[in-house]
Amino acid sequence: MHKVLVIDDDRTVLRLVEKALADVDIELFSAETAEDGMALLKQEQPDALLLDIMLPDKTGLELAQEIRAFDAKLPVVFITVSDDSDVAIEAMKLGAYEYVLKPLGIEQIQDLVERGLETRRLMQAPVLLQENNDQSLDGEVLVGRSPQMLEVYKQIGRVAAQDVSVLIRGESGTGKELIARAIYQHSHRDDNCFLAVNCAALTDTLLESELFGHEKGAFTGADHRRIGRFEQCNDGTIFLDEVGDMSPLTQSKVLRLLQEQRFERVGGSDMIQVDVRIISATNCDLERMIEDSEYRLDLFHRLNAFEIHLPPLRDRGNDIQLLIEHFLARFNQKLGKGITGISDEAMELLFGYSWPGNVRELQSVLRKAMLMATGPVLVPEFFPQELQSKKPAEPSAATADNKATDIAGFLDEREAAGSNDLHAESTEWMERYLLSRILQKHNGNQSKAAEELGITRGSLRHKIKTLGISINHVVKADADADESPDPVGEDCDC
Ligand SMILES: Nc1ncnc2c1ncn2[C@@H]1O[C@H](COP(=O)(O)OP(=O)(O)OP(=O)(O)O)[C@@H](O)[C@H]1O
Repeated sequence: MHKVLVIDDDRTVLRLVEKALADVDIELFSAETAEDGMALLKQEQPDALLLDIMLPDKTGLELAQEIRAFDAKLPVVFITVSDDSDVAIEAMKLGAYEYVLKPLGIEQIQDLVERGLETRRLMQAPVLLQENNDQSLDGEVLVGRSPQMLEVYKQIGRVAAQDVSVLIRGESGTGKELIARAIYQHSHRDDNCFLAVNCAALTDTLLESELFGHEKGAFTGADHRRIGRFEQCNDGTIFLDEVGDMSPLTQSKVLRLLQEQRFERVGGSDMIQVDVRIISATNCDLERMIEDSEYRLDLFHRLNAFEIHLPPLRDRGNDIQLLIEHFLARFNQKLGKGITGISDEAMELLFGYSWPGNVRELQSVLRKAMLMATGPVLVPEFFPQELQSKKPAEPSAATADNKATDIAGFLDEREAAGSNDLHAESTEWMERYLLSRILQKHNGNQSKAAEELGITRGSLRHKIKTLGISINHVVKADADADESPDPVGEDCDC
């Protein structure tokens, strides 16, 4: 269970945080003074901290300095009543994760804590390279011992300690984020922060502001100065995921940062000097984008001082067997299941499929099969249509729709299985149904689907990936001649 600590002498803040986190699996601790807070922090070692900037015995900034010496990777959210931008900058330099003004809202607290915990996970959970037979369930294991993956591990070893930019390439779901974290954890910057920014999940203006920060009044809605991730992550490592999805303006700013290690906040004129290592990832054909003048050649060269190519799962030989064993063990533990094996017929299906969505798709298929399973062995009926036909499933609207809309059936099944995560499971189920339906309606056109859903295209792509939605039958509806299925959720416009 995650632990969150609040250090604030304002009891209304504590009550609000208690309310905001009442329904989540988080253990909350609180202190009203810096001294008590520090003692509690050392004792409980929380995963995130909400810290008042004005405490009775010390300022929050002074306390943050002590905390940084104790645990430099703890995401600290500063809470304050004053909109003093100097204090905000100082706080961010001290490694604050966020800086927020009172009064706080419930949703704001939930969002801050959720993001803080995710950042903690990215920095803290070790990524272990599985070069031997270990099936350790601690941390995250990069499973695979195929020659292709051993080559990847060697490359991580070669480049991690060199302070150069690394570009990780590979199809969606091949494990690019895990590789980025492994490089960071083996680098000499591992004592400093690691922040991940998904370039596709934000609009152009928001991405620029997220990376470089902005001055008050820089654009509509910029009502105070904001420190960007590069400034916040000075001396650390930034992971730019989906780096092919940056506007020309952001590309030029990132290029300048890579060349000169300096930049200006949006709407500002002060030059800010930073020392940040960039690890980026993409599944876009950047060479083609360069030819089409959509991507800067000079930026491409700067980003890939060293390039790591992650092979698709279908080219990793027997790794699929290791991954299946790994996910069975993991989900048995997580879902409280007792699956002991997979029937020969089902195994044939898993080995015969081409896994266009790679490890993420395998993980999602196994998880769903385990949720559906009624006995200790996984048999073919628990696996989706795509696997049975080895080709992407044709839209069989009637059966798919019947199954997809049967929320009562799903809930019966989960209740019978003794789920204690019903809210998350059914929300995910509903979101998957909604997105699939709207994408289908628009023949896989993500821009149109995003418009109807009222979310950004980047956010839609992000959800398609995280939910493991297979949209190949939608986007390939008029491309029967193509034998190779599209990766899950990878009809990248770039
Ligand atoms: N070799 C591996 N061993 C164990 N788990 C893996 C491996 N590769 C990927 N995964 C898991 O698969 C999922 C997808 O991995 P990840 O997010 O790193 O992929 P990605 O290539 O960054 O995807 P995208 O391009 O869509 O962002 C994650 O849950 C990750 O933990």
